[in-house]
Amino acid sequence: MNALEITDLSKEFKGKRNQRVLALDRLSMTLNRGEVFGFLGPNGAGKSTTIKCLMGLIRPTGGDASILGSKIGTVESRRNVGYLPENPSFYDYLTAEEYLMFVGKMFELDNHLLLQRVEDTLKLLELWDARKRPMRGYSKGMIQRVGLAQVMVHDPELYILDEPMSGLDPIGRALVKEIILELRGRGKTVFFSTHITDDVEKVCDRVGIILRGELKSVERLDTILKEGVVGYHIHIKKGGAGNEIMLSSRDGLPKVMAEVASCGDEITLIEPIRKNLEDFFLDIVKNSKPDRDT
Ligand SMILES: Nc1ncnc2c1ncn2[C@@H]1O[C@H](COP(=O)(O)OP(=O)(O)OP(=O)(O)O)[C@@H](O)[C@H]1O
Repeated sequence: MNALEITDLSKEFKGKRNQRVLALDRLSMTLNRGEVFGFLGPNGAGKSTTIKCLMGLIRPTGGDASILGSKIGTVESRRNVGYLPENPSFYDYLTAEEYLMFVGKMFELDNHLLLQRVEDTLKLLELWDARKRPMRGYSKGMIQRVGLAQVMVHDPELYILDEPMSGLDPIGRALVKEIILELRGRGKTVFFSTHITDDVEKVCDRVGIILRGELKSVERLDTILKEGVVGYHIHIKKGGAGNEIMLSSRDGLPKVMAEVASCGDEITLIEPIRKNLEDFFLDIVKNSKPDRDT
């Protein structure tokens, strides 16, 4: 059973003056269990709309999807999912500890297990010292970490995170990436949206690129990076001196190596020159003509 199965999912909104906005256009994809999937797209691309449809917060106008085998919109489909909304807001008169207890009870955790999970989660998210303070006094970064804590407290199989790194400082971002990797290490599945390529490059197995409601590409990250090799820097020892040549294509390497060898010189290092995920993403954006405002 896949973690997610999405088939032709579409969502049309009625915008200003009854203008129709096709926020999602027949999106289809599957998410394997145990993988970390980065859902990458610029502002207004349709990431939150997709996630809200999956979580049953809005109804798709076309297509369908299932989560861990259960149809979206059902209680069953949400039971084993941790969901972080894009801009989480909480009952701010509660403390983080009280709030996590409340969430755990909603997921019907037994009391003993719940107390342990709340403690572990607060410590993991570095909220332990603040656990008795009402959340209204928390910083933005702390609120975002409470958001992640409430996602994790019932230890679900699947994590659906809408921009989990947004609003965090570099330390907070590093912590979230560490947590995502730790979840993957425990065989969990993570689907998270972002518009920052670097976030994806650090933690994802696969990346999907969404643009103006259309899924433009789904690819393994290692394939993108491997196929992104556009040339090489070749370091050569010539007599006593060092020399460097740049080869700006992937193809000519054997020929250059043979030529260097025939001159009796020695290759000391070959460094691939590669496009990174950001270049790949920008190429897709450039090659896709805008057909409507977002
Ligand atoms: N309730 C709504 N009514 C009308 N249009 C909407 C509504 N919600 C979203 N849209 C439109 O749908 C499109 C996709 O929006 P969505 O919020 O899914 O994008 P996003 O990729 O999550 O962007 P961001 O990174 O800015 O959050 C945008 O054009 C947006 O203006």
